[in-house]
Amino acid sequence: MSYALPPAGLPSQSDKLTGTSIFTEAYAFMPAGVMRDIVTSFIPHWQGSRAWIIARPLSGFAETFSQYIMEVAPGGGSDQPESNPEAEAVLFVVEGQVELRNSAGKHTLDEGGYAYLPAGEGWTLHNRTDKKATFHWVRKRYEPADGIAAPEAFVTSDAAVAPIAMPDTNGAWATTRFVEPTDLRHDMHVNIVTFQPGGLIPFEETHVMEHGLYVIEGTAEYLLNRDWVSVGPGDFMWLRAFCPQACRATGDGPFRYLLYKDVNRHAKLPW
Ligand SMILES: NC(=O)N[C@H](N)C(=O)O
Repeated sequence: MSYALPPAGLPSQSDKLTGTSIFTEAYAFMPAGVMRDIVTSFIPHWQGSRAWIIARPLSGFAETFSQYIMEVAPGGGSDQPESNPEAEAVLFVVEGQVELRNSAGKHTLDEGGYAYLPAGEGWTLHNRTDKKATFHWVRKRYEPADGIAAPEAFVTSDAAVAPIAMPDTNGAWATTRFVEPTDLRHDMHVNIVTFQPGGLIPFEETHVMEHGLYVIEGTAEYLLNRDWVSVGPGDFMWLRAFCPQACRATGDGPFRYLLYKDVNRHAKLPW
């Protein structure tokens, strides 16, 4: 499996714009071409590391998650990666190898490696190799549910989990589910969605859940609200609640993306 990366660097002065970004009230589209050195951030208590912050709540508490692409140089990492004890995390490695330590011990995550870290979990992450490592870090303030225990940490990988075909699609559309949909301890899902060539979301999905979609492989036409956008490896889409969405895979190979979704909790009331 292959996983797209930010191009970093800067386009040459003779290049025209490398991709068209879109920002609307319903969604944002950030093509891979805009993920360059000068738009990275440094994060407190991380050494030899930088982040593309590709999603964050914009309007108070109306949105639920943030997402970073973290690049960690050889020898870099953090003994204090998360300062918010209410923040749960999913890590998904797209390049190289990282060493994760948590209450269960030491884990080596290679490309396609996946970790769920519940709120309050102590963890550290380091790149002990001589090549850079890159991973996605999805953060959400965990919302406990009365009488339901908090989830436990786990480590797995893209290759270890079999994708499940969506009903009536002959496998043209499948989801790699890292958490059972009926496991109500979890209030977010970070899954991988795969379309075979020509596969479709054949209706305008419109729902209260938000999304972050990072294209890890392949190409498609993606419907975002009223706009059909051509998407490819390394592109990111941020969808607010109720943003209509559909897609049509356009390439010769699979079209795959990492998908964040908030799930399994009451809709918030203003009182
Ligand atoms: N855009 C998407 O892939 N949406 C998913 N079908 C979902 O909401 O689960």
